[in-house]
Amino acid sequence: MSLIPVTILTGFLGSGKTTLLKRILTEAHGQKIAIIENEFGEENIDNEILVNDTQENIIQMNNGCICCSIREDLRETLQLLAAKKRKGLLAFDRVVIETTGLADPGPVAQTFFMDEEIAEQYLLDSILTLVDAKHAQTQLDDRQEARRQIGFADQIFISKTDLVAEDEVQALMHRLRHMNPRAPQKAVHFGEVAIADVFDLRGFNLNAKLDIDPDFLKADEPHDHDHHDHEHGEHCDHPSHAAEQGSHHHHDDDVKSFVFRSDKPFSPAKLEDFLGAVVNIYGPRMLRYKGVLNMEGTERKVIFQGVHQLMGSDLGPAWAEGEKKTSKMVFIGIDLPKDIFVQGLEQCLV
Ligand SMILES: Nc1nc2c(ncn2[C@@H]2O[C@H](COP(=O)(O)OP(=O)(O)OP(=O)(O)O)[C@@H](O)[C@H]2O)c(=O)[nH]1
Repeated sequence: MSLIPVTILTGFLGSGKTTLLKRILTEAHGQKIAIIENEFGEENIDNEILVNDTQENIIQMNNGCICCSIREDLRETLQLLAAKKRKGLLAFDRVVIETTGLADPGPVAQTFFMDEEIAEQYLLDSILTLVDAKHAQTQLDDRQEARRQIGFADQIFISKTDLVAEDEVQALMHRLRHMNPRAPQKAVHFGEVAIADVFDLRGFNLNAKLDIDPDFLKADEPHDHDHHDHEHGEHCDHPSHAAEQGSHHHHDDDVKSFVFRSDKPFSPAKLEDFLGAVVNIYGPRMLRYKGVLNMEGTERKVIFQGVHQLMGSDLGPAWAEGEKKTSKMVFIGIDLPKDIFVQGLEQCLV
């Protein structure tokens, strides 16, 4: 049986991974894609953003990060998918794994080499890395995960070039080329790419990856499956465990997330004022925020999201018959004062 190609889609928080994926899914290409989604924070907001009426299979893995705490779950999910395909229970041609914005793609890629059963069934086609032209320079300065994502890329897509001047794009491309001379770079506008630029790149080159990470094929301790459970308790406190209390990701202890939920509708004007004010103050520390909102004056869901000071919203699908109109918002940032956010948001409810 031929091997199932796998694409790892990575890129820092808010870099445009879901936008690109959505675009790929809506493009008529006649391929069936199984998607493994790993989000930071336990809310499935990306599911609301991704098209739901396609034939694609979307599997959410939100109780941890696939590059560490739930790597074993990733392995099991891949096994299960392959078994279902073999038995004719599920039809798909390829798998796309969308990592969280804070994931190190290295350990995810490792799964396809270290694990014999997985290696017998899957072929890692390539690692695609999205880079946010507006925020990448700071992200690369500040965050090790962002640098690793560039290092591991087989193909780099630069999003949001519409938000910056051409010379800034050029400077970014120059920097990325220094970090990873092998990966071709391409600007993408809201995920607009040709399927040929995304699939069957056969970009994954083990030797090149060993240059970046000489220990690539060693079962390094924190990522070792067997040690998982207690490693976890000692070193990390992932969103799944403590999203409500302000959790953090073990890659970077200062990155925390919290969730706000309410069944009452938001007043659009109040919410806009409040968010405008908080991004002014905390924007530089607000790495990523998104939500599905129940907004006064519309029967449709409002999908709201942002990165640092830049935020936007869209009308999503209508609330389904009988569906509880609960607003959910996730904030991921550095030392964000959860109480101020929660109290402020409560004040914006009708
Ligand atoms: N201006 C502009 N905005 C973009 C572009 N691509 C994506 N965006 C916006 O950037 C925001 C983040 O995009 P997503 O696709 O959700 O990013 P992501 O990488 O999936 O985010 P996380 O998984 O939450 O880290 C959304 O508001 C998108 O509409 C682009 O080319 N230009």
